[in-house]
Amino acid sequence: MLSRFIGVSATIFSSRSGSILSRSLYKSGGRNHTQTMSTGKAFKVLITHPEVPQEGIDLLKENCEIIQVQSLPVNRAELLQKIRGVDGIFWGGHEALNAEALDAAGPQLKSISTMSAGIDYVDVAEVKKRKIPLGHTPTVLNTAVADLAVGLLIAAGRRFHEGRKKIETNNWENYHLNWMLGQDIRDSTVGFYGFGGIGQAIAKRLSGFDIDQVLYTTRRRVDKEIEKELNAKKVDFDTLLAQSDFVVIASPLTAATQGVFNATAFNKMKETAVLVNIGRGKIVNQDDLYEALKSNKIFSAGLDVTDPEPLSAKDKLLSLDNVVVLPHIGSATKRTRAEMATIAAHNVLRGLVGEPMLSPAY
Ligand SMILES: O=C(O)[C@H](O)CO
Repeated sequence: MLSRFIGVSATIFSSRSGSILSRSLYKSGGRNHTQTMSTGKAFKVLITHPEVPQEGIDLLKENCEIIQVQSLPVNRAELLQKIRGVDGIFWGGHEALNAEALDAAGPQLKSISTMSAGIDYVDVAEVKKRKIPLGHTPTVLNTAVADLAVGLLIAAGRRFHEGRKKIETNNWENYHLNWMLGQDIRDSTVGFYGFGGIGQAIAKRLSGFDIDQVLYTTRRRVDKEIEKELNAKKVDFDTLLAQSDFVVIASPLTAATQGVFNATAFNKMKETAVLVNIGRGKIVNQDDLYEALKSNKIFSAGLDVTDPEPLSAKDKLLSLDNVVVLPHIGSATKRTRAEMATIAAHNVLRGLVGEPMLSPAY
């Protein structure tokens, strides 16, 4: 995917980010700006996290003076102190990006990018109000998150967590013929709540598992070509719940999606259904999910996201056999994180010179 981005932008970036700045400044400002750029330090950019992949930092460093938050976990006071007077922000973590931070930065702020697809921790209205371009990094993480989603779907459907516990507690009872039976993926209906790039990447992977059909619930219908390729059909939410053997939440968290998976929804699902959530924890009412799993209203769940995060080690969800929980690691591969950092850095650089971002968030 990154190569696609870079491919698209190659004519603008050539091989190094510097060219976009120089060229844009030629366009917008003439000789003086170009000379400023030749110093390579025309802009001051804050990186809000000490562990941003070097690929992103190197791109920014070519043209900008870099200030970086050093504390870990990120200390808000340090962030708010370092943010003062910067031209651009590479928002590396998931701390609240809100009016407080924007006010602390000041009116010269020209460009922000997160290093995430989801931007539920950003007060987008506040950013928009100040007319600051905001970028994020969808797409490059689609494959990593999709791989993990397939893993969760199999792990939850085939009872990996429970199986491990059986071994640990000396309860290996395979003398029973019907011991630890799980759900088949073959010939199943997989329903997607949210069917953007990540959902489609999951469906594409699952087509290799001989599934019967894909259903999806979204506001807008996806391309007919994509529907055809993935054997996918748009349905309403109730149909999705009633007919799916696997329900995959692959939607962003918004006011409209918050808490949608509640007791009412679980009551409409098959008792054999497996729920997978790689979107955001708050899309699910977690107390209701706990009850649904405990009373076997649904078969199992595989979750990469929870509410809250981090999930307490004492959370009642963890007492259940039929849930596989991961600590939000969907995009956590070295390559994906490096690509996210690269896209975010390009977003910031483009915003600084008034060019359209590679992946604008609004
Ligand atoms: O939104 C994202 O980028 C992923 O969930 C990882 O944070």
